[in-house]
Amino acid sequence: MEAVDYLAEERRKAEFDVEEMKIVWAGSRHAYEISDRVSRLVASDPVFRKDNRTMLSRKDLFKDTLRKAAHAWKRIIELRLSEEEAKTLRFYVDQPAYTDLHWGMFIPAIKGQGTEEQQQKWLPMAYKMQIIGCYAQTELGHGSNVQGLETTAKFDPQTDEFVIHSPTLTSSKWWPGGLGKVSTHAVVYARLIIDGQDHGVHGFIVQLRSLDDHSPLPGITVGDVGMKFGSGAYNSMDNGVLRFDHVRIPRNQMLMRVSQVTREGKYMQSDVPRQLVYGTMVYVRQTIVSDASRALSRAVCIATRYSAVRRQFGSQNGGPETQVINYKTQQSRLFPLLASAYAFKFVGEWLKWLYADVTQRLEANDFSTLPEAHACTAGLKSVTTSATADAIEECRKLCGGHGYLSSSGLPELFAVYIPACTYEGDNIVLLLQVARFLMKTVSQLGSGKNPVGTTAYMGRVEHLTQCNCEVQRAEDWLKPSVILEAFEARAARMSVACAKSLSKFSNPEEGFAELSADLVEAAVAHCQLIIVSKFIEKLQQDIPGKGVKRQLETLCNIYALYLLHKHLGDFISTGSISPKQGALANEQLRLLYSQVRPSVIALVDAFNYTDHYLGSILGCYDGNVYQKLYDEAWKDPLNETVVPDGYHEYIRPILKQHIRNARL
Ligand SMILES: CC/C=C\C/C=C\C/C=C\C/C=C\C/C=C\C/C=C\CC/C=C/C(=O)SCCNC(=O)CCNC(=O)[C@H](O)C(C)(C)COP(=O)(O)OP(=O)(O)OC[C@H]1O[C@@H](n2cnc3c(N)ncnc32)[C@H](O)[C@@H]1OP(=O)(O)O
Ligand SMILES: Cc1cc2nc3c(=O)[nH]c(=O)nc-3n(C[C@H](O)[C@H](O)[C@H](O)COP(=O)(O)OP(=O)(O)OC[C@H]3O[C@@H](n4cnc5c(N)ncnc54)[C@H](O)[C@@H]3O)c2cc1C
Repeated sequence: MEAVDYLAEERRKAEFDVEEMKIVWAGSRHAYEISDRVSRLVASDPVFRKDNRTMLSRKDLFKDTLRKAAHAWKRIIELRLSEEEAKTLRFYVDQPAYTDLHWGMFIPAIKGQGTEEQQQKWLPMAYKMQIIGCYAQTELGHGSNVQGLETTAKFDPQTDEFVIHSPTLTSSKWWPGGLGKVSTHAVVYARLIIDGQDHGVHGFIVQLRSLDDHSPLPGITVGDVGMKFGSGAYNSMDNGVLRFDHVRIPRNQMLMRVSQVTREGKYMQSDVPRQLVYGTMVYVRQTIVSDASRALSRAVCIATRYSAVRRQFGSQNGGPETQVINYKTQQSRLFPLLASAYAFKFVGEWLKWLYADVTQRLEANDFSTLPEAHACTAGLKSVTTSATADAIEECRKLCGGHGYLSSSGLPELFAVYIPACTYEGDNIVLLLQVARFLMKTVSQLGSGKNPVGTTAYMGRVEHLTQCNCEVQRAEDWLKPSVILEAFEARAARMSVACAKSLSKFSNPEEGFAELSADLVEAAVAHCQLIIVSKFIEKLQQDIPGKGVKRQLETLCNIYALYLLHKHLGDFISTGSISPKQGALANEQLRLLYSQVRPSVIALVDAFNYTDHYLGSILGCYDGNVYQKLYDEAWKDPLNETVVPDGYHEYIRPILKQHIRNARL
């Protein structure tokens, strides 16, 4: 059989309606239609070509990015694309650019932290891209510790201005995307100083470059921070460095929704909580969870299709060898990642809803759900990005040697994705925020304040710390109530154990620091419970299409039991399940792998990714891997000449040295 036929045969085996699954994956029929149309539009446009990206020099890559961003903007206007269509276009263009920060952080920062008046002044210019902005928070010396930022904004009552200044080397802004070469403006985070008094970190709109000739304005030193990990990848972004030398801005350019400075230099705070200064990060963390499902599904699609095409060993009587996807080890590494892609998709959808809900409440001055929104966005951002980064590397290994080729698409996907574990909050720092939230929740149990939302299960802490898992046979692990209780018991017991250990310290902060590794594990358990429970909730909805719900149930069980197997130590040491029940879960997991096996190619087809978007020879739809790999090799610049440059200088003299030696 030709390699090209393997995937067609696989598609015939699917046990569900793949067209209906595409709609579930997209979120709705409307979203599916947009995604399908826009992905084809991008794939057929020569300007969006990206197959040569990893070969470009930094300068050429950056110019290519500018060209793509300008072309994308032109198409958005010409085709009158809606916001949803424009975001979809950005997703399929698949090249990080300054526009991500303009639309994704600069505009949201003004919307979330600016007054009505400030929004009316700045947003129309930003929406038309008459100004281009970035989010300048992090400095050379401080990223995680936002309260440690050193840039100052001193109020000058004589001129009614703020003077923005970088007092030290470590106060240089460092990292902001879009800052290095493009942004004309930035939301700059700086310490507000009035009459010598420090009022902490606030956001200010600062113009950086001339709107006439793009040169930096007086007092501003700005540039790019330099090459980053990998070829292509995030190097399309101009992450920047910025210093201020007493730069003056009008008083009304401080973002004043949370606190205000009057003409007289009086500092005033609204009823709005101070934490809203961090609101843009909450927004972006929420979007990063959905991005995780995209990156993960892309890697999984490549590894799954290739695993069905690739054959090694097991030929009988001259017949074909075994498809590597049929090895149980390959399945136990790959299928949980497929299940995780679906799990992250659904938790991402839920988080979007949660964020919309908290935004609506904030507008009505109801701040009660802000701490939970912060904990959920921080925790889920952390857990999904860490899992996705690991999974992309696992997918590379699942593709054997060919996975290491740039043309597999996996090295660049890994390089572009891994900073997600760091930006928008280092993943460990964010889990510690979740842990603080959990410890607060535990400390309030019994105070009459019932935990709600994602911590509602803590309200049943007495039951959860004593209950015995009811599993007796492997198939008992298929009951959603059993899975849920095991995850709840594990999370509750880990949090309660941390709280008990903390209570032994006379200084709680010292205790928190000492126990931080355990606290991070408790936070992970809580976040995994959220993901599992949102998957189970999704299955309670009406899901049309032959076999679609059944496949999703299988994936949900795989995801939960894979986590249980991976973290067996937690489940057993907390007494949430017994070792025997752990073994039964593993037995059930093996059966689930066999059950999902016939449908896996259709399950990755349901992502509806074009070959252009996948950017991988190993993952191409037709599975014609070998021919394409062979053809691709000859396109490498090294193969432009048969004899390489440098032969005469460096190879020939070595080869000929025996002649010289013989003459000696
Ligand atoms: C039309 C469209 C056209 C085209 C489309 C084109 C483009 C595409 C559009 C969109 C793309 C969308 C999105 C993509 C955008 C960007 C993504 C891509 C790249 C990423 C770029 C990266 C940017 C960055 O990295 S920005 C910098 C991020 N920095 C951090 O995350 C720093 C992390 N540190 C912190 O967050 C904090 O300092 C801290 C760790 C939380 C500690 O803070 P602090 O010391 O002040 O706090 P305490 O621990 O003492 O806590 C005090 C108190 O506050 C609570 N708290 C903390 N944080 C928050 C919060 N965020 N919200 C609410 N509450 C918070 C905390 O719990 C404590 O509460 P209690 O007192 O009650 O305990
Ligand atoms: C590609 C990329 C794009 C970025 N874009 C932007 C941008 O547009 N705008 C912007 O303002 N910033 C941006 N950043 C900066 C980013 O937000 C920070 O790098 C990030 O928040 C991490 O902070 P840090 O670099 O200070 O890490 P550090 O805090 O120095 O982390 C170093 C190590 O210390 C550990 N650590 C730190 N604090 C604690 C603690 N309290 N307890 C335990 N461990 C701890 C961390 O886990 C980590 O292992 C970007 C960064 C990258 C890599």
